[in-house]
Amino acid sequence: MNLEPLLDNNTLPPFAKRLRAAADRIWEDGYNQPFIRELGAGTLAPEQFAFYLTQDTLYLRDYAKVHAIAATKTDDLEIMDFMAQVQASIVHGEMTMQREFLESYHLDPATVAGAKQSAFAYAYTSNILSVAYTGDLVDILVAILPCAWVYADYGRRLANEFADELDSNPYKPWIDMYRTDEFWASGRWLIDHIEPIARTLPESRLEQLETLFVRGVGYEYMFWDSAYRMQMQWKKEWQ
Ligand SMILES: Cc1ncc(C[n+]2csc(CCO)c2C)c(N)n1
Repeated sequence: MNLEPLLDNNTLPPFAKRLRAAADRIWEDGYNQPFIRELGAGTLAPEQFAFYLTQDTLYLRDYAKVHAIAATKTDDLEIMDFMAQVQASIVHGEMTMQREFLESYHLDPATVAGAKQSAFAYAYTSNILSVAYTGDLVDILVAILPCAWVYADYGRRLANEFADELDSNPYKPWIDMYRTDEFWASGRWLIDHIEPIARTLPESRLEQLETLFVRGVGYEYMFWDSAYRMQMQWKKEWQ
């Protein structure tokens, strides 16, 4: 995979800038929400983090499937290679980090794999799977961009903001994983491959893609928000 030099938000290409600007309110609220603040400070309760990780293990399985479907929507070997590599990195990287955390909470992998998805997590993965099955390659690239970009952005910001306390933070492995250049580069790769396609599309399609992106950033927000409240159903009293 050819990874472009890393660029900051000021040097984003035009369509990515538009996407980022459209999601700005949710994006910044997302960074300032209690789950993320307490994760950075190391004060988040283990039960809340375990709830999140259980949901995230299920999420990653669907997320890997979306990449498998994406590979069927192109004849470009570079794109097929990227999709295969992300699948491998999910299974060998992120899921391993999660399993280690879950084992430290004495949760066994089979129980986690058989857990129910929360309403919020299910809505998110249903959306990306339906985009994968019914959309074009560019729809999939935009639908998965919030996952890569939001995590890389928050990971880096948390690592900087809480640098002094990081060594004693029990969630350091999580922050260390998402702060890396590799994660940032995978978001950047998506951005760079969305841009030339976006240039060929009419405004009506760009609006659809913008909606898809903002929706994804909102789902990322609610994934953490619902984990903070350990909420399985849309309304807590329905649990
Ligand atoms: C709900 C949720 N959203 C995003 C990620 C982060 N993530 C998942 S796969 C991947 C690789 C990107 O190509 C990244 C960054 C997560 N773990 N959970």
